[in-house]
Amino acid sequence: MKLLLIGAGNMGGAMLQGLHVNDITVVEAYPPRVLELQTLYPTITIVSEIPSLEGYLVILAIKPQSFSTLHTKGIAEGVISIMAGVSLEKLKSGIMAKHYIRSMPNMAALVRKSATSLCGDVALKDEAMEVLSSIGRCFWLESEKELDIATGLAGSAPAWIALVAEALSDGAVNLGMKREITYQYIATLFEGVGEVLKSEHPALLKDKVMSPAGTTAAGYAKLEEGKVRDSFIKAMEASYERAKSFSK
Ligand SMILES: NC(=O)C1=CN([C@@H]2O[C@H](COP(=O)(O)OP(=O)(O)OC[C@H]3O[C@@H](n4cnc5c(N)ncnc54)[C@H](O)[C@@H]3O)[C@@H](O)[C@H]2O)C=CC1
Ligand SMILES: O=C(O)[C@@H]1CCC=N1
Repeated sequence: MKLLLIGAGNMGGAMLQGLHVNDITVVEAYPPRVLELQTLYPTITIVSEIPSLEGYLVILAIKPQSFSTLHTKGIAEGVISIMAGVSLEKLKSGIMAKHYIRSMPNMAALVRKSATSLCGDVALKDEAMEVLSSIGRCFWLESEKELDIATGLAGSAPAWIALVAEALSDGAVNLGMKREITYQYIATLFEGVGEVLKSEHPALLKDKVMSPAGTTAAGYAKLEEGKVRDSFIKAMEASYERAKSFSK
């Protein structure tokens, strides 16, 4: 099916890394961004006005706050919205389509390794999963509540993990290591630990690393003192509440 990507900013643009192999038209309203996209993807049709939606599978990648001002014509074959928190009910009141899906990709789409959540009309499930598999791994969820939770877990978490990466670097730099080499370590570290976590339970990995009266235990105690686990639980709650507020 023909794809129509509406909004190719940070996330829509990242998704294009995988989506560009499809028959895809991009609608982008911000002229400087159009120029960037034309350089990156010279063969893709990029327009500034939204065409009739007839015959398209639309991927809606504008900000939730812009949704109320969106004007479209025609009935799309399907809509996949990646807008955080915008419910299926709200989506149906703002854009016409035969079927609707909510999705939550993440910035790892830049390297086609997004952990992408989907929920909505089962009639569109297979096609949506196939399209979004081009940007990484897809997870079908049974409810919008889970999608709103996954918004923190996968959509926002790249920023939180980037904070952890930067904080680890700051700690090493504080002790005298050169900044640049710390980021190379951290990228290798995250890649390696991510690979291990595919088959190892996080708690068991932690136990294997932490020696009695060792260096890891000394650092772990400080992380507990700083309420790192509690902070992540609260971050997830705040993200979930913010997502829900976008449909009020
Ligand atoms: N940034 C991220 O990591 C993630 C973002 N999302 C969701 O993706 C959506 C987009 O977020 P970002 O890409 O970060 O925002 P952004 O502001 O970078 O991109 C939005 C783009 O849409 C364009 N746009 C706005 N109205 C338009 C219209 N009527 N027609 C055509 N283009 C239009 C803007 O010019 C802009 O380039 C949001 O709803 C967000 O919740 C979801 C997962 C992760
Ligand atoms: O911060 C946001 O609202 C978007 C949704 C998930 C990641 N970025």
